[in-house]
Amino acid sequence: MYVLIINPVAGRGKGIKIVKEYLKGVQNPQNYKSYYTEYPGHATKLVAQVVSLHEEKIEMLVVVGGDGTFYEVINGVKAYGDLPLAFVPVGSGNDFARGCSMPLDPKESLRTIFKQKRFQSYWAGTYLTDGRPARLEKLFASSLGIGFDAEVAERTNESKWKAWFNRIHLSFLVYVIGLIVTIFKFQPKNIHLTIDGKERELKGIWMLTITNHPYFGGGMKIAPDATINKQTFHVTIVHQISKLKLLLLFITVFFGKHTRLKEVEMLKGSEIMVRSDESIIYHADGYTGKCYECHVRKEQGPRRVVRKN
Ligand SMILES: Nc1ncnc2c1ncn2[C@@H]1O[C@H](COP(=O)(O)OP(=O)(O)OP(=O)(O)O)[C@@H](O)[C@H]1O
Repeated sequence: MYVLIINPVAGRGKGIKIVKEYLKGVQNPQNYKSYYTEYPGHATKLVAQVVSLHEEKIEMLVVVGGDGTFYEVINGVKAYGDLPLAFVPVGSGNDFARGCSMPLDPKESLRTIFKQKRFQSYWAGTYLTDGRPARLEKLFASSLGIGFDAEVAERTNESKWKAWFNRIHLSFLVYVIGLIVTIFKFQPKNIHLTIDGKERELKGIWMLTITNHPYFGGGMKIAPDATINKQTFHVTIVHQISKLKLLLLFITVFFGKHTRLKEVEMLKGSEIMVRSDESIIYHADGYTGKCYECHVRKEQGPRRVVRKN
């Protein structure tokens, strides 16, 4: 049985239409079960319920949504190790699909998923904040960041204008406004960073982003050399940068050329601890929170994720 978890609001609802159309043409429609998320955060609970009911019958779990929906789903199936996953990108960012070299066109993606059924190993990231017990560990599929990008994400998520801009199909403007406001308000952070046992004090940090693959923020190539692998994260640090140059960075990052700027440092590592004396905003695949300390590692075992060919 194929289980589809569909976010009906991602990509202004185009997922439902495309999936329904696709399912009209399949040979055994009874093998496909669709479930719809009903509110933010629902996918995590929904998927845990569906999987605990039907685990042994599920051949593949297909997520139809954006990066946010995929984040919720992997956190719902955390305990169910080897369940094959697929992602149909109908969101606004879709970095996970880019990172896995999957088609960005949802129709082509559905064909690839169900016709080829080829899988690759994927190691998600795990994170624990403020010394919480290990059972509260969460996963991220694409990236975890602290600093400027996290504050933009928080401002965008909490904007009272968000629903209104969504209604008039201009949701990207909420992000642009969030970005501009954050440029003026952001206070660079001082951070204690430990990567694989090596400690550093970093001052004037604008961004520190830990990634599983090159993409972030809807197609920005933040870690151009990153590859999907078992143990190494790529870490991008932006520090001591002027506001004007930060804007330049946000242009060059789409081509992966920001790494030439002297304010950008690229590191690699498998066990990362970020600590600060002040409460800092972080985001995991766009979901924001606050912490003083964040411990990041790769998930132990690989997950099977559909690949292109
Ligand atoms: N029925 C629903 N009503 C309102 N919000 C929902 C519903 N189902 C899911 N959501 C929320 O919709 C939000 C957006 O989903 P998602 O991130 O997948 O799409 P996106 O924002 O369009 O894409 P991306 O994250 O790739 O930019 C998520 O926070 C999710 O929790």
